[in-house]
Amino acid sequence: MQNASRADEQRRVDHVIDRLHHRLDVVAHQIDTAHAETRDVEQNYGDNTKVNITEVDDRMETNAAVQQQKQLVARAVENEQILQKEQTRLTRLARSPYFGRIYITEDGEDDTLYIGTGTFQDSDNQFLVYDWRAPVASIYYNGTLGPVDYTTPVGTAHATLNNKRQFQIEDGQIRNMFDTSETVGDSILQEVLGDASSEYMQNIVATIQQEQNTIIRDTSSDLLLVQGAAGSGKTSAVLQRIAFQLYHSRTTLDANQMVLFSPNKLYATYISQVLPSLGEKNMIQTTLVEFLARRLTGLQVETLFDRFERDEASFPAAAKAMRRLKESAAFMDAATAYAKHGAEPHFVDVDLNGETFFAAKNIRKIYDRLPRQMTLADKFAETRKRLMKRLNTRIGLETHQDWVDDTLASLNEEQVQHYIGDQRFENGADELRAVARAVVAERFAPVYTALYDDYFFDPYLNYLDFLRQYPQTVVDAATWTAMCDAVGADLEAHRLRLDDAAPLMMIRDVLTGGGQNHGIQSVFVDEMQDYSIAILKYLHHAFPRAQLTFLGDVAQDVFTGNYADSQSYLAELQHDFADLHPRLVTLNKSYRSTRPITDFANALIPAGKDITAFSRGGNLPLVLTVPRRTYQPVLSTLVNHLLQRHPTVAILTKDAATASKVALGLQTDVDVTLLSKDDHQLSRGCVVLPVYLAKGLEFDAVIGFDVSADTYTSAGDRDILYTLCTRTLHELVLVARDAVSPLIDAVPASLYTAQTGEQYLAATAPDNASAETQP
Ligand SMILES: Nc1ncnc2c1ncn2[C@@H]1O[C@H](COP(=O)(O)OP(=O)(O)OP(=O)(O)O)[C@@H](O)[C@H]1O
Repeated sequence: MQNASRADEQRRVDHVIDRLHHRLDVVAHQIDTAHAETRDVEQNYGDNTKVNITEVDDRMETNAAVQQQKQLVARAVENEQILQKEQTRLTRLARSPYFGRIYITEDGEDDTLYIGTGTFQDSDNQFLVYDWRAPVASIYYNGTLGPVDYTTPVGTAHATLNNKRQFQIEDGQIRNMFDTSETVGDSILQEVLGDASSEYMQNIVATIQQEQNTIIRDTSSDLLLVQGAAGSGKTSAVLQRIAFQLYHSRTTLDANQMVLFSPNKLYATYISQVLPSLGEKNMIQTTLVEFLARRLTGLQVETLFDRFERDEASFPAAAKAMRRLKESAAFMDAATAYAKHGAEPHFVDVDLNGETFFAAKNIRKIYDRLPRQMTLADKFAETRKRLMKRLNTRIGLETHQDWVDDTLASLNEEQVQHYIGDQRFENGADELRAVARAVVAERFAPVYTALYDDYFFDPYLNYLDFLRQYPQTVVDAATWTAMCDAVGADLEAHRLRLDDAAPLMMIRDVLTGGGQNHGIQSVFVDEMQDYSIAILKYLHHAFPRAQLTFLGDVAQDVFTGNYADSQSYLAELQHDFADLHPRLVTLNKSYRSTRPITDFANALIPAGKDITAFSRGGNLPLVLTVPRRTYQPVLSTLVNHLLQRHPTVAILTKDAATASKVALGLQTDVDVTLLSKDDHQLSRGCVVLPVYLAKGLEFDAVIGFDVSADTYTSAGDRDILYTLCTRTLHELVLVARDAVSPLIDAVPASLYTAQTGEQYLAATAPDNASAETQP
């Protein structure tokens, strides 16, 4: 089979598809049967819940029956869901059963293996397709022809790779096939990368590159750091890494034990189809804003976006110095040490209906009387336990009050059922007592919640104590005190600056022994450069058992370039997480944009000389200079022209205010969509958004507006501009008003075409033939 012709290969494809359809028929039948069963059980469940519930004995029987029926329904539904999942998987394979083939010799025997997005075995257990994550499949991604090793659960295996073949199979037909000695040949990659963008990211399993494969198949690192140039496939590799982990730890790991931190909601939707396209459930996705909002309920925590816009307006040197300090590992360590060794928790009154239920001074007495040798967390937990006990006693006493008798007398059967739930009782008196307790407990529920959620303690006051006593040397004492006062005032108004979040949560967690989730097995942080070391340290504390994968690009530090040194970020990260022995993988080949665009973008940043472009041709970027006030006709013409060639054109601005101004003024043939931080979904056509919301995303064509001398001025702006230029697949146009940014002036003129707006309009006028060659 190693020299099989295209016709032979097509025959094999047909055979595999035939077998897949056969299996699909069987599964369809099983689904029908399972569905009928589910309906029966549900029908039965419905009948059972209608049983008379007025007598206590009947009610007990009903409860037991309902529980049993509920379990039966759950089992039937689960069974049906498993079958439906298999049906989806087989249907996917039937369209394109595989993309690769390796012909190997192992232990003296020749074998030809086909590799696809999922395993498929014939009825006699012969593997017709191997899953791309199977140990032997790594040969396809890693090996050049000749001797190869691959890792199996029982050690390293050795084989000889004699031949490697790639396929593009669409709707059961081989469109393209060729042999390659490279890791994964360029021709198919060329074709895949030349396609138009989509609202959803695609999986890359057919064309994973060797260095990406390292990231995907790394299972041993406690902390994997991926530094990759824009468009180098970091996000892609990490999503396939998640699929890989799920496949290899099927019995011990579930997708809901994995968390991915995404830069924004648009991105979360954009990547949402990758894992389902590989037959896997999506992991939990969150953003930093959502994570902080859940952990700091009642506080409005500043977002990176808001902070960026505020910094753009004013960001004095002292504020920069204090932010750098608060975001450092040293500050987090100091916060931890303060909570562990010096702090006394600030207790506060617990109120019920405007009256004090537990007074702060009494809570403190309980706490202070506990043995000194107890840990802080244990003391806190014991205090809560004792308060809970007192609450229970108070509930018991309260049941004898008249208002409770009155309430009981007014309850109907349904309400009684609501209070007792699934409980069973020996006699009516017991049941009455239980209902009375439940009625009082409901009235006292706010106290229970306050104890449960630690609201008898005010971590903000502890944080302010910590801030005020911190022996800082970065600003003068008056400035530091003013900052502390401002933090206090903000907390009073239920607001918190982003750089205060991590140390505050750390102090709270250490004092209360809470905040840790031991169930999460893997945490992935995309766009790591947007996260301070302090926040990353906090994530490690919050998910203590999780394997960590941080990925990003220090050259795209849109949010931090104006106060922190991105060049030292990686070294600091490695130093501050040294106990996890981080493994750093660097990706320097960029796949997203055409070569001329990648070359232009690389010339903007110092590290650009190390980045290579995947060789895909295209137009040079166009830099247009237009008059300050009359830019709109040029911008509208540009959009219309680009849309004739591409499904999606994005106008990327530096801030949100410019984005909305531009969107309002555009005269285009299609609808223009202005995207903001609360949007979830990308749309086709023309979209306008600030560049910081475009992180991780890509578009067919990008217009950067406006890249003027007074907008992109400082060295910190360089990384924003780099991020902007690298969001496009096929075409890039930068529009400057009056004068071009010095950052672009510094790029060799041979790397772009420069025109004035007038020249552009003249060249693209309908009667001008040169319009064909311009965007
Ligand atoms: N091996 C590959 N095969 C096919 N396409 C690839 C491959 N690697 C990357 N790509 C494509 O390159 C583009 C960029 O990939 P991805 O978004 O994963 O990169 P990134 O490093 O996360 O980018 P950025 O940091 O700029 O957001 C995507 O369109 C992706 O599909």
